[in-house]
Amino acid sequence: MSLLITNIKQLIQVHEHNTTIIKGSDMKKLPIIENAYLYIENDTIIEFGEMNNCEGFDAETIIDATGKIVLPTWCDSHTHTVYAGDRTSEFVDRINGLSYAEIAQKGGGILNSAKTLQNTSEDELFEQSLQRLNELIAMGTGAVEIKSGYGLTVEAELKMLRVIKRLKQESLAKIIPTLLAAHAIPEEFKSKKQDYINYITDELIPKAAELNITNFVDVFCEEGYFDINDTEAILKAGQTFNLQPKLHVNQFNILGGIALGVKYNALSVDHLEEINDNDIEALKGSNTIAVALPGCSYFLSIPYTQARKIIDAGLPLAIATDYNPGSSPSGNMNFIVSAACVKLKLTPEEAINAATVNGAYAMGISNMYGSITRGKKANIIITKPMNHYSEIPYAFAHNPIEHVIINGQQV
Ligand SMILES: N=CN[C@@H](CCC(=O)O)C(=O)O
Ligand SMILES: [Zn+2]
Repeated sequence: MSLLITNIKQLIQVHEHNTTIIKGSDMKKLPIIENAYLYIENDTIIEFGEMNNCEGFDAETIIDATGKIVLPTWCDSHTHTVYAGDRTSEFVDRINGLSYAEIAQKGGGILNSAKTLQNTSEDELFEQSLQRLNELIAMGTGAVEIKSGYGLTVEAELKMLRVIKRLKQESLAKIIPTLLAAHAIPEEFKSKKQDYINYITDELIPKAAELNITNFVDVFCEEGYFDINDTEAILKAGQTFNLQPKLHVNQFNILGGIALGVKYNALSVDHLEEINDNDIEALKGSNTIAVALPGCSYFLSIPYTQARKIIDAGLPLAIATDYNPGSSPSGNMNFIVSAACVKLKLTPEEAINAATVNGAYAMGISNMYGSITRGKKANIIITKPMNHYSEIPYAFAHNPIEHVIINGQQV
């Protein structure tokens, strides 16, 4: 199977040498070839260059991309795409004045989603999730992290992980599963939180590790959820099964979760709507990437991550959707790239770097995904006709995509 894309107006995020992370001021650079071609065999990028050098390819399929932009598919490194039902009634409650915290205190929020998920069959959960996954792929995402975390019991968490595994088997997209071991404290454990921590460390983590489908462990380190000691106990338990942290930290309060994540070699620390100088210092010199989730800030009307502070300190940044029923019910990375420009004050180049190479880094897959590089996976977006790639974030809430190609196949 071979595919040649010709007359590409701008081929963007092109790297001769494999690039696996882009930091600080380098995020302002986005390598481009104007009037380019791209040649793919099976699931792999084989060659690219200027159109006047496009010779000697005997491709089975040719796509003429005159007037169009070609770029790597989005790498969405933080989602909760597997969930059951929705939380539209809480959405209306918030419009009418209740806060996210007040809704959670009344037994809504994550506990509400957990109850629905526990009462949903595995097949039904799979069908609902597959539909969401297919929608986000059609919007240009080719690699996506999916967390468990709406189970809150061993049985329901394993059900979520099996559904993620099935999605992984049945979808063309690259799926990275994460065990979100500690997302909320169930009602029956409210007055005995330590028992729940023990349940997570002694039962959930070992049983989840037995399934052998995830390399990552996540904790919602936040007031009213899991404090810094709880988080450390869970990370230690994860470490014994080689689970690397990817953490929910600093969404509403600064508890020191970023420094703790760095201490445990977290791949990413995500949310960061609240961030101080100590957090920035903790990230410097580490292998941990900050992930901003502007869809959550938009939907909950909470502060946006101070992305400039992070990038201007020389650090790398990724952006992701946080697709979930409570705080960000959208898996549209095009909107996230736009929100990163408008609200986080990223340039289009920085936003695209954050959503491609750095998103892939935040899933541990940037050696094979996130850029147009020979030998990398052929995961490609072809846009509708446009004059410049900046139109992708500029025309917010508009669908810029004409074709999505994953593993060399048009979806
Ligand atoms: N903050 C924790 N977890 C999710 C939201 C969970 C929910 O409200 O269902 C998040 O990343 O925003
Ligand atoms: Zn999340």
